[in-house]
Amino acid sequence: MEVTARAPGKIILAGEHAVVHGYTAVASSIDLYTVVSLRLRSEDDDTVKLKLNDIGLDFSWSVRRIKEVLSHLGSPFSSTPTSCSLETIRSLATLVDEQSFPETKIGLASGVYAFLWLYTSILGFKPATVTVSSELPVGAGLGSSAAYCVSLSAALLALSDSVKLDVSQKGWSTFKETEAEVVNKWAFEGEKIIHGRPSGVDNSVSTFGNVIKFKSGVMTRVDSNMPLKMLITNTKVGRDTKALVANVSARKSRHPDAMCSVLNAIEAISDEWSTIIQSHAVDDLYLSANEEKLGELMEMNQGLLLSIGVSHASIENVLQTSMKYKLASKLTGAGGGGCVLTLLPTHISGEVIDKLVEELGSFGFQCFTAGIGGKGVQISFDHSS
Ligand SMILES: Nc1ncnc2c1ncn2[C@@H]1O[C@H](COP(=O)(O)OP(=O)(O)O)[C@@H](O)[C@H]1O
Ligand SMILES: C[C@@](O)(CCOP(=O)(O)O)CC(=O)O
Ligand SMILES: [Mg+2]
Repeated sequence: MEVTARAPGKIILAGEHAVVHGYTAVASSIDLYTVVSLRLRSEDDDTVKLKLNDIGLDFSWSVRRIKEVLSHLGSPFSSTPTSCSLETIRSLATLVDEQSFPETKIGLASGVYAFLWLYTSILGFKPATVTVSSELPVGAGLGSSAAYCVSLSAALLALSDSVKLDVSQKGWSTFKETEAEVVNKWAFEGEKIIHGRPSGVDNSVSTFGNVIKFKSGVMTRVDSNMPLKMLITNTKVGRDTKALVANVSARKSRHPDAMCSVLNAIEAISDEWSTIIQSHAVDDLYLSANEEKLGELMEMNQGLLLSIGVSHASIENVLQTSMKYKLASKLTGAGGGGCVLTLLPTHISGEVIDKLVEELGSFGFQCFTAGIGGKGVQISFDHSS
């Protein structure tokens, strides 16, 4: 039997980085997905194959070798969500090194460690083929790491003994709340391997979908009543969430009081965001007043992100360009490059958007829009294979 899981990426509307330190963020799922298909192989086959289509890497391990490398660590590991120890990561790195991981792609290795940890913990040592492909740019602030961990966890759990699902269902189906919570917890463990110190906002919004508020590990659903449209500009400047999060923490230890004030200000912005999008627009005037407020909040949030050291010349370029069209923007995700959001108010003309997209494109940036606030992780069973 084959199972396919798909998990959405996200945009952080307000509060990235602050959320790592226990302050509120507001995030929404977007309709771009990472898709994982998992097929169990026959027991006498003895191989685990991982195909990472987006980064062009394929791996193949014998189950015997995986057992050999991990057995001294007490594997099979606990099938309830557990953190991967540093010692285990070192052993997983041995398994990855044996596959001659290309030096130029070494930054992507932690994603393979996360796969091995989730696979060996959730599925034990069953031979399998796992294929990953994504509509999300990898490492650009749209939560590809979380969508990867959520879709992997969902597919693995769907074929494990720890979650009981109705496999007769046709088409995409969602998990029950308690099952989704298990998926989310495992995905968080995977995110820890990739990010170092994730807040949990990305895996939560990818698991549960829609718009959420997140603070100190606690998620609250936000009932958004505003039609939100964002232009997403990928600067294509590569960056690494783990390094940016670590830099912010270092700045916080150097300037605790100043950073605390900045992070508090970001939290106030997140709180205002969630109040505004929950309010019902009584007429067009009210809606445009709210859109103006959101634009101002984005400008303030961006200024504060600059002050904590996570902006970048490419991001500033997008801000200045959109400002020429009187449109507000902010980076989304970890910053340092990656993607920028520009709020597109409901009254804006298609011509203005086209001009902006053309100008941004002339710098080599890539612009697109995505549906905001759709469903979280889903699975689908294929009985023919
Ligand atoms: N489709 C994918 N295939 C392989 N690895 C992936 C994929 N998506 C995410 N990853 C892993 O996630 C990492 C990127 O995560 P991160 O730096 O947090 O950026 P973001 O989550 O904003 O895209 C990659 O280095 C890789 O390890
Ligand atoms: C910077 C941060 O707030 C968001 C990171 O998102 P992304 O990996 O850049 O998509 C980190 C986190 O919340 O774990
Ligand atoms: Mg990430």
